[in-house]
Amino acid sequence: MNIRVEAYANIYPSAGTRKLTWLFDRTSNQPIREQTQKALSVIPRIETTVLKPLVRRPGNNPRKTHRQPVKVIILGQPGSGKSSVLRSLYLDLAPRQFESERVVSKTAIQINIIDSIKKILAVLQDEWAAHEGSTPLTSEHQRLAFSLSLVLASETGSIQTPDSPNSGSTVRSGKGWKDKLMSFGRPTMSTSSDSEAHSPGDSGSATADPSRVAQVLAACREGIILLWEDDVVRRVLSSHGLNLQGNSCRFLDDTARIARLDYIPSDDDTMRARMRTPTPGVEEHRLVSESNPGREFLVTEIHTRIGQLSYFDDVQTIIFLAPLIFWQTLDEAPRVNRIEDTFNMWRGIVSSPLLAQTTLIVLFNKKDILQAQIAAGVLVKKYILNYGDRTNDVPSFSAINRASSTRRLLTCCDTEATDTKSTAMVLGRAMRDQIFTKYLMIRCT
Ligand SMILES: Nc1nc2c(ncn2[C@@H]2O[C@H](COP(=O)(O)OP(=O)(O)OP(=O)(O)O)[C@@H](O)[C@H]2O)c(=O)[nH]1
Ligand SMILES: [Mg+2]
Repeated sequence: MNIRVEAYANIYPSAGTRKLTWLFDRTSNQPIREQTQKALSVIPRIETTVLKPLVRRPGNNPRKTHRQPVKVIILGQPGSGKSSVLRSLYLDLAPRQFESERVVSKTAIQINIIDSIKKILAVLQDEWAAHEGSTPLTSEHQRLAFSLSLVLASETGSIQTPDSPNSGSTVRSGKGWKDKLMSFGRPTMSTSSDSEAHSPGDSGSATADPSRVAQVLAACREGIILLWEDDVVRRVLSSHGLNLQGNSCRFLDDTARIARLDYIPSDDDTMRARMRTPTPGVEEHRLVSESNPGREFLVTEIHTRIGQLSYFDDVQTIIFLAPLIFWQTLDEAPRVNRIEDTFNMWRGIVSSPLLAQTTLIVLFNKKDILQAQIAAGVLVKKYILNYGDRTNDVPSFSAINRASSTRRLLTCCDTEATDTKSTAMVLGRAMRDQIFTKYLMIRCT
């Protein structure tokens, strides 16, 4: 059976964007000579910037290059749909991997909350030890912290409990229950918190007893919520430099939902449990294609604006999210229209020498919301001054966006990222095409 590959490329001089088609033999992965001859004949005329990145080192074995993970970055302003797109990629490329990890991630996520609360209890213990008498923490906090630590630590089965605060004594400073507490749940699976970089499924790390973890967490549920939502506690944690927004605390906000015996991780939970990078603002996911085993994608969702990052080394594909919500401004800059902000980001990408040779997939996302707004009579020209007298409909608006594309190997699609199935199809096709295009070009150079 053959594989048909279609790609768009800018052909010079002046031929504009052309669709190229190749056929590959599925078994050997080799292009079929006669059918591809015509397409190959135009390759030398493709813009050299397209060809350049594909020639990594002269004499490199193209097959070897082909088998390296494809490095993909998902970029877009906050709320543009990056995570939704990532979910679609999982569904398209590795649905079984994702489902099996949903089960495993349950314990990893619950342990993440236990780890977080242990860190918090340890900080509170330090606060009491260092500032006894002057700390803003009350005896109520002390009782709560103590009862939580007791439930967690007693699960080790070997704890020497300190005096109960109910009997009038205070929680002791020093190691004592703190050490016992820290040992609970070890060795564990991990959600790759700050210092770790492996997935929940990594061999050798998944030794915690899932039902015991779930029971302990359920028993601590109310106490954890009380402690975590307490303003005084938060101030104390901040004053001790504990990063409450960091990876290590990222599931605490969802304790009410997660600390239950019947908890099933959502798609979002499963993805967050799998992220691998300690870099703030960056989430890295390794997806192994199930239809083409051996093909790996290293997909990174970046929450920071372009220009602040040196994360683009060696990236092959950027999926850029351009949400079509022309009537909204940015939360962080209420005078800046979202479309304008998106175009500024876009300009940053296409003018960056670092990304000059990266292939680009632009997703004009939230098309369902755009359609609803236009159907409700919202006028584009009221928000986008240079819209002029164009017709106030979806095709005209989309045409403007597409016209802004540059002379680059570029795929543009309108998407509704929350419709994971259709986005998965669009993206899967675009990414597969780009891999084969890349492979073919390497062979031609
Ligand atoms: N109706 C609609 N909602 C969408 C679409 N794409 C994303 N959303 C919603 O928009 C919100 C933000 O989507 P995310 O995928 O979390 O966006 P993000 O870019 O990852 O956001 P940050 O990680 O916070 O920067 C979520 O509530 C999504 O359900 C879309 O095409 N249509
Ligand atoms: Mg996100």
